[in-house]
Amino acid sequence: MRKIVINGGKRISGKVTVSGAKNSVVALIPATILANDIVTLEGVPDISDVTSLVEIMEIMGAKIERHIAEGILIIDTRDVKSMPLPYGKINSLRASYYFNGALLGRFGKSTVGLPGGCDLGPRPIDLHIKAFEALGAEMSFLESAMHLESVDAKLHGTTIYMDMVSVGATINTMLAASTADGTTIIENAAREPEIIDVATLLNNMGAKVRGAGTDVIRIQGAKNFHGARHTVIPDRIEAGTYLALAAAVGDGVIVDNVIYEHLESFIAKLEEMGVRMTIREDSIEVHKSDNLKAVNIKTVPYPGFATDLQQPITPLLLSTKGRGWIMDTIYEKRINHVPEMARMGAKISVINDKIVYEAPNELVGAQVKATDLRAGAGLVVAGIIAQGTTTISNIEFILRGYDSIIEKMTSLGVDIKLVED
Ligand SMILES: CC(=O)N[C@H]1[C@@H](OP(=O)(O)OP(=O)(O)OC[C@H]2O[C@@H](n3ccc(=O)[nH]c3=O)[C@H](O)[C@@H]2O)O[C@H](CO)[C@@H](O)[C@@H]1O
Ligand SMILES: C=C(OP(=O)(O)O)C(=O)O
Repeated sequence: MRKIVINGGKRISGKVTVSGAKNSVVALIPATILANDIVTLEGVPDISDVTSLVEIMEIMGAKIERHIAEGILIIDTRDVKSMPLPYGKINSLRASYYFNGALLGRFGKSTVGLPGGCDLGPRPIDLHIKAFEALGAEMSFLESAMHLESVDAKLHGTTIYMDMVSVGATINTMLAASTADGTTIIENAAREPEIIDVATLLNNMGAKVRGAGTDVIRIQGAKNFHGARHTVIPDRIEAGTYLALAAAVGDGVIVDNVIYEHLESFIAKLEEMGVRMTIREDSIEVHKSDNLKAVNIKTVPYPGFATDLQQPITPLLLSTKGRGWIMDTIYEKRINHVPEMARMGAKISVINDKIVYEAPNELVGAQVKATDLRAGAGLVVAGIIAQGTTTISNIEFILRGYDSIIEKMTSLGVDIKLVED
């Protein structure tokens, strides 16, 4: 079993470059199925979710060239078949649900096992199914996998109101509706930057998606799909993780390849705490920041504070002064980092699904467990702040979403290594 070992308590400085966004690329890869041609993706992060999706795509017949160091994926989907994908890697990540939308869009049918992903409490996919059904697909179960098939060989455009703002259901509906007869209107759509990124690729492949990034998306069904070249947007969650770390223990850190507008609510919180930053066109420099004050955080859909950043920012909150709380309104059970950070000496607890903390804290190294991806990232940040040695187990979660985390942290001066146990 692999572990991450950190000798913490040291200041850091330097420059770190953010990779392509996990939550974009995991949708862009399945989206290439619609091209029925060759699609080149650039800025692809070296994360295990990408490896899993590449494996699944190859099982389906895609021919893929992966140039890891260059961040390039060349995907030829001409020989892809809609075959049953009940088990295996499908259950190792959340984004496998995008195969439903992409296969339905190209072949009118899909058989895909239930998605995995981080355990953040219940993560139903009822909105995805409702949208596929509204477009004219029927759902049944085949070998414990979800089978979807369009009733009359074609999906039909319609108006779909999303009961909740859902990233996955919005993108999945875009994928399936791209080839439907007529126009589909998604109301109460999610507005995350990753949705715009997927719409951009779809349009470059021949789709007609308008309004992505607003809460009403119109998709006019199209027929002539083709290859394209696309660069993945920078990962705003990875960027936020390094910004939080830099604010806690940085003596001047530049976080490069950042789209500031994607991080506005996060930056606003850092400013409220008193973090000193210089914002440039593509980068944010975090200056040495002292006497930070405790703040409260409520996670909400984009453009509000991202749920995926509440765990990575927690160690920074613990380094401030005062009392505060975190309320995650997207996943109220996204609290598994709390007992682990408490083991490192943090004054933090959960009261009625609200995380409450008191600061400052003198964190001390401990043996802790990454219970999920962002909890793991939070523990890496906590381990760097803490005095002494922190050993993190279950690091497979972290490697799902953080490209070259050991190398990037080392370049900032962190004493960190990955060890085989
Ligand atoms: C691969 C990917 O992009 N993952 C992201 C995506 O997950 P994911 O797409 O799974 O998250 P959603 O935006 O769909 O979930 C938002 C909320 O809606 C609920 N819901 C969702 C779908 C559904 O059919 N029924 C339902 O009730 C969820 O339980 C959750 O409370 O957005 C989340 C919210 O920003 C992020 O934390 C994840 O990192
Ligand atoms: C929860 C996350 O990922 P997933 O939806 O892929 O489990 C995340 O990226 O923080």
